[in-house]
Amino acid sequence: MTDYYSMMVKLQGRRCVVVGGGAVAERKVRGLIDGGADEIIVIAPHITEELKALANSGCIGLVQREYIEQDLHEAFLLFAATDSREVNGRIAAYGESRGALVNVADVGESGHFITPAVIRRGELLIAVTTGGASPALTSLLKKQLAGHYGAGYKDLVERLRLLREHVQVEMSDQRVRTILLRQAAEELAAPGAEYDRNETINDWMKRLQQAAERRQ
Ligand SMILES: C[C@@]1(CC(=O)O)c2cc3[nH]c(cc4nc(cc5[nH]c(cc(n2)[C@H]1CCC(=O)O)[C@@](C)(CC(=O)O)[C@@H]5CCC(=O)O)C(CC(=O)O)=C4CCC(=O)O)c(CCC(=O)O)c3CC(=O)O
Ligand SMILES: NC(=O)C1=CN([C@@H]2O[C@H](COP(=O)(O)OP(=O)(O)OC[C@H]3O[C@@H](n4cnc5c(N)ncnc54)[C@H](O)[C@@H]3O)[C@@H](O)[C@H]2O)C=CC1
Repeated sequence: MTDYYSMMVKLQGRRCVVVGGGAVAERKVRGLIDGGADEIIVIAPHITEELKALANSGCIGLVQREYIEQDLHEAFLLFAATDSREVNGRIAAYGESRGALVNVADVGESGHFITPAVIRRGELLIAVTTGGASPALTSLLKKQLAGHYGAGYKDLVERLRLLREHVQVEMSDQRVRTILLRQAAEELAAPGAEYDRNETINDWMKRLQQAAERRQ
């Protein structure tokens, strides 16, 4: 068992190299695109149709042959996702020697990082992992959570962002800001909660402020 640290990483302008072009590589590439990576190179002799389509539309670069070490230079993230344990091991060792962070598809814990299952609702991101114990459970829990945290969370999070930005400008007392923002999150995330789309952010802030004052 390995302990992992979780973090959110900006990948814009960082080279991400995926070696392998099968179903696993394809899933990693989709995750990279969703995560904002804009410099993705896939290297493999056999490539899925979806990866070909992504290359044709300019989303990724494709090198259709077996990888050579030069392909791994300058990689920030490196995915060893071929169907050969030996090849994946060599990719991981060489990538590490060049300073890349490596993900290994067939022996997860031999790499630097593993990929969680991810649900995105606008700026809300829910990540699930079992640390390699059971990817099947990870995938199952993701589906359950996706049902619970539906598409509506996108607008909800956006509205909370706008309120928070407004409150940070309008209210100087940090303690009051915290109380108000916690209350706002509770209000929107309550089961079955609906919000009045016509209420402006400023009116919302005032209403929460008055409610907080009444409670004091
Ligand atoms: C360690 C890790 C390394 C990494 O890939 O980063 C890893 C490793 C391995 N996966 C294997 C198998 C499966 N992987 C999946 C699915 C996913 N695997 C993902 C991540 C991870 N997989 C990392 C751990 C994350 C964690 O534990 O939480 C997900 C979450 C994200 C993603 O792929 O991006 C994605 C779901 C995405 C989604 O649902 O959205 C399924 C499910 C299915 O296909 O239905 C199966 C079959 C069922 C099973 O085995 O449980 C095997 C054995 C291969 C073999 O048998 O040969 C290995 C090798 C090993 O065990 O080391
Ligand atoms: N981490 C995960 O989530 C999972 C990992 N796996 C593991 O990942 C491996 C890959 O799975 P799939 O994508 O389904 O396999 P696949 O057989 O569909 O694809 C393998 C790919 O590796 C490429 N390849 C082989 N040798 C290469 C080389 N020297 N240079 C460049 N590319 C090379 C092939 O051309 C092909 O595109 C499996 O063998 C399995 O061990 C399997 C399921 C889930």
